Amino acid sequence: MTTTESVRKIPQVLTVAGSDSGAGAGIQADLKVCAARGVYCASVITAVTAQNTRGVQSVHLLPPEFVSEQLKSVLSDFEFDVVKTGMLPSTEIVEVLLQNLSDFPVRALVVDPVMVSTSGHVLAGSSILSIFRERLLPIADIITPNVKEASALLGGVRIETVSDMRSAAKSLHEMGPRFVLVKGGDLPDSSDSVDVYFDGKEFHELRSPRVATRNTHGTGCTLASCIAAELAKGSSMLSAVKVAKRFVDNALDYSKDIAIGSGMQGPFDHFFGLKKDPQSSRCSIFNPDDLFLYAVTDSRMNRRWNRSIVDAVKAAIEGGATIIQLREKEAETREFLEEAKACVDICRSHGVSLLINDRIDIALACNADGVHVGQSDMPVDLVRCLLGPDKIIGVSCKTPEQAHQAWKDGADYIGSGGVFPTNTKANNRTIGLDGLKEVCEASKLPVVAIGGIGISNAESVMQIDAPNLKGVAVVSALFDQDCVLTQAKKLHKTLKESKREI
Ligand SMILES: Nc1ncnc2c1ncn2[C@@H]1O[C@H](COP(=O)(O)OP(=O)(O)O)[C@@H](O)[C@H]1O
Ligand SMILES: Cc1ncc(COP(=O)(O)O)c(N)n1
Ligand SMILES: [Mg+2]
Repeated sequence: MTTTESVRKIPQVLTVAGSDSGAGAGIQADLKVCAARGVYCASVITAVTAQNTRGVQSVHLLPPEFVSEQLKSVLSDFEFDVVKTGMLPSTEIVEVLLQNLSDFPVRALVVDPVMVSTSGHVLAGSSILSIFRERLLPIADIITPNVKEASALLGGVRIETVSDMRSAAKSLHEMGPRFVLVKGGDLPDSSDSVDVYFDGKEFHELRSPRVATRNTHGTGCTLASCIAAELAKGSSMLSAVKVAKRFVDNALDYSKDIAIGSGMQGPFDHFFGLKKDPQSSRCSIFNPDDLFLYAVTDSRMNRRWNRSIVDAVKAAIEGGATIIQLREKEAETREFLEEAKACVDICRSHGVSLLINDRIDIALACNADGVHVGQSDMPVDLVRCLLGPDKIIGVSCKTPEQAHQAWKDGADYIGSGGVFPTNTKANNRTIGLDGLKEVCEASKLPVVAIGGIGISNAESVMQIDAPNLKGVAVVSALFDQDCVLTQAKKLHKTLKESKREI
């Protein structure tokens, strides 16, 4: 990293927990939750479980010395905002955790006192109760026991109602944690899933209708990690807990009908992505060679030649267009969306990417492959945030400075021009072949040339001798023509020949 680049502090959580081979709970859930909530998460493993959707078959504890090695390694290096604990299966492991936390103090500690899995398997026996009560709970910012764990920590009191949960939260608060959340996911006979939050003065009941599903494995780990993630981002405790409860609830609801594993405790989907049609998402990353013959639509031209945008796109692809951009400056949103959806289907069936000019909302709504934006449209770093890492982003650039910025902001390619004068775009400064060459030389991204390019001059563009110039983008050369298919074929042939000559 150069000294002139500014650095960004990323919120960071450390989870100290057990591995779940089925990946629904434990360390694996913690990593997924933090990633889903935009927080970096490191992991110290205390135990490895052989576990699936039927239950826990076996548990292997790591030697306390080795848990300590892991803790030292990451605590001495990272600057964690929050440490979250899950399965701490022996007194010795709790000892080494306490020692390391005193050597490397952290801002906040979230303790999920995991003892029994949802399937009823003991993950930490009663031997850990006294060290939990006497030394871990007093330094915790929040503890998140379920009803069974709250009962065990309180010496076996019965917790069967929300009122019992309130009394338990109060008694647990007296053991020293700043906040207590008694979780009611396993409370028998309740149509709502109620958690009781106590801050030492006031109670809050967090309620949500119980989601009818078998996929509840890992709800406890997810809730605690999400609290940790929100705290790391700077939330207050109550707001972190409310966000976490809503996250669990939404994830359970989204995943209620997914089938993973054959047992009674299925995992759920922290990324809200598993149910998406696998065919509808792009499986390969952007290929710069797709810029070779880049067709940009224009509705006025289609109207003039009396054809639909869908027919125009189809003909362009059949003639050899390697990527399509829908550029609609006048269309109503609803109409544009319908056209875009139809074009997505055609492009996908031909394996050609479809980009939308300027309209991020339309690109998201029709699940296009990406967008192309100009210098006065939405800033590219924001577009990347909105579209995520998989979508293609192109940016129009006239200068080396703009090309550098596009690369820094996370674009995939730049479009540079107008190379020649054009009537398609009003008030567009022409940069000429020299300007294009200058931008290509400065650009770390692949470039497609645009502006006034057609069969007669495409060759001169491709011969400017810039390895990152991957192709030409055309509007009227394809669409302001009697036959789009014929023109596309001719242009494709010209480009191929000029490429061979270089
Ligand atoms: N079926 C469900 N519907 C909605 N929320 C649930 C359901 N089961 C658990 N929860 C919520 O998930 C979180 C974890 O609770 P719980 O299952 O009691 O903890 P644990 O997984 O540690 O046993 C709580 O916020 C609880 O209210
Ligand atoms: C390694 C490990 N840690 C924690 C849990 C608790 O799971 P749940 O959140 O479903 O109670 C688990 N089943 N396995
Ligand atoms: Mg549970």
